[in-house]
Formats: sequence, C-alpha cells, structure tokens
Amino acid sequence: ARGSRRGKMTEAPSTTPKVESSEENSSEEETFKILVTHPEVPQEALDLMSRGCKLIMCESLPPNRTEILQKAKGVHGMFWGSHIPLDKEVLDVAGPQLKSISTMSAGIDYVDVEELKKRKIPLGHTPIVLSDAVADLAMGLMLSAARRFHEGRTKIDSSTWENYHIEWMWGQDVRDSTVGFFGFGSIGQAIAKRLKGFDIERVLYTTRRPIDKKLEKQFNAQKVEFHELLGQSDFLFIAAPLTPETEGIFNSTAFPKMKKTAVLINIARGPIVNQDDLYTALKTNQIFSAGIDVMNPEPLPANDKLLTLPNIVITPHIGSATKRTRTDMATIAAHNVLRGLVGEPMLSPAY
Ligand SMILES: O=CC(=O)O
Repeated sequence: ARGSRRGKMTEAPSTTPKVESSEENSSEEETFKILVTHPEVPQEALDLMSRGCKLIMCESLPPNRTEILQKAKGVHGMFWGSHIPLDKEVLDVAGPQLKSISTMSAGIDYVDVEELKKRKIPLGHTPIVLSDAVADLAMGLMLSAARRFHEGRTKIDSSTWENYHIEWMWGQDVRDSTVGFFGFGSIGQAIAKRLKGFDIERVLYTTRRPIDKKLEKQFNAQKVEFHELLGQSDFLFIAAPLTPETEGIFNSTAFPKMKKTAVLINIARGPIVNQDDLYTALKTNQIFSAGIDVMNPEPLPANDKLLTLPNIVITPHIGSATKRTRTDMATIAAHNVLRGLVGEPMLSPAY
C-alpha cells in the first residue's frame, strides 16, 4: 500500500491488536498501550487506535519531552505526533515491549533510525499523502518570490507605490524557464506536475534514488550533477530529506554558482540551507529571491535578520497544514502503529 494517496489509507490490520498473555481475563495487561505524544491528534486517528488499545495521551502544548518520557514507560506502540527527538533515551525509558512506532510526518530527521533498526522496532511515517498540499504551497512560494509579493505589500504599506517607473517591481517569468529539483521524489514530482501548465522549458533534477525512465519522459526531466543544477536553474526547488549529505549544501560555495536571476524555494528542511549564507546571497543579489516554508531554527525569532530582506517570502512551516491532509496523515500513522503491533507490514514503512 506504500504510495497510496487516497482511499486505501483506511485499511485496518486484519486482526485486532491484543497483547499475547498466558493469563486469561487479565484484561488490563492484555490491552496494547499506545503513547500519543500530542493532545491534538485528529479524532479519526484516536478512534481507530482506541478500538482495541488503551491510549496514553500526552497533554502538554507545546509537546513536552519530560511528559513524553514520563508516560512512555511500558507502552507497546507510539504515535509520535510531535517533532521532538525520538532517540535512545525514549526507547530505553519505554522498555523492551515496545514494538511499533509511527511519526505523523514525511521527514524523519528527528528519529534515531539506526537505534530503532538495532532494536528491530518498525517505524512508519506519512509521505506521499502530503505531497499535493506541499506542492501547492511550493507553487505559491515560487510565484510570490518570483513576482515579489512580499516586497509589493511593503510598498503599499509605506506609500511607496511608484508604478510610474517602467521597471518598477519587475520580477521573473516562469514561462520558458529551466526548473531544477534538488530531490525529485513524490513532492518534487507533484510540483513538476503542477508546472506543466506553466509552459516551462525543461526540468533538471538531482536525486539519491534512481527515477523511472517513464517519469523522466513524462516530466521531460533530466538528471544532472549538483553544480549543473545550480548553474542552470531559473527556479530551484529543494525537495529532499535532511541527511548528513544534504545538511548545509546550499551555502556560500553554492550560491555564487547560481544565476543572479534565480529563485530558490525550500519546502523540505531548513538546515539543508546555510541560512547565514542565504541571507548574504539575497542581500548582495547573488540570487534574485527565495521562498521558504522551512528554516533554522523553527520557530524563527521575530527579530531574525532574514525577515529584514525584501526579496524573501517566508511561511511558518505549513506545507501539510490543511484539514484533509493532516487528518489523512494522522489516520495513516494510526494504521501504521496498529499494523506494527500485530506484526503486519505498515501502510507506509520508513524502512
Ligand atoms: O515537515 C513536515 C513533514 O515532514 O511531514
């Protein structure tokens, strides 16, 4: 079911989760306990999990590591609804009966995956289902950075609407452009699909995973080296996971290789970009503009220097923030946890 985008996400595991127990009628101990690390998990997901299991709900907002650690002891499953590090300490506190975890996110950079693998604990996450929502936002960031929405608003606010200048507020055309993707997975492809209506010239990409030749053809996409992606893209989307290899790769070495007219869009993870270097690149017009939904740190302090720049559009990490998408993510995560508890393959396993 990996890759399923709609419909299939409501498949329940074939058996009702039950703890194997030698004693009859020891109902308390026989019920699987699932830690839910966030108090606002959509009800649909809670209803699914509470059918056969006991939910241990965390109540703090923002989610609080101390509370999570206090409540983790003895649970069999974890619905990890917060981006708090899921590491060895959490697993040690929980204990050896822990057998199933799912995040409610596509990115799992805050999870110690090696530690989970070592303990043979299956991990689920929720990619694919959010790709359309994230791609919608990416298109918004692209257009608003290319056509200077943020700066335009400040011109109105400050009564400096000077459209008597012929060259006033000129932006970048999307038509006939070369669009580059740093990472061309489900989100990158959803963006490329949307771009089909914009008469772009071609698509370039770099990726860890090989891309199906059919997909390359469908998007008229060509795999290139990173330096070519930088040098040739008019619009460059960052749509890759944060890993040791991608961390800080957009830096003071990369930006000067980009076109002065280039627009950079980041809907992946903030630390893939060296933010001080991005500031300099925008301030000194090494690149034209940027649109970012992710940054470092999050939340971004209100006095961050990035916010002083006219040529950046910033949204507060809302790529998947629609009712339907978040509800679907929660539902899939719940199924992941339930399936892991009964030893069935998760809907969207992380490994
Ligand atoms: O950033 C959001 C996610 O990884 O789902």
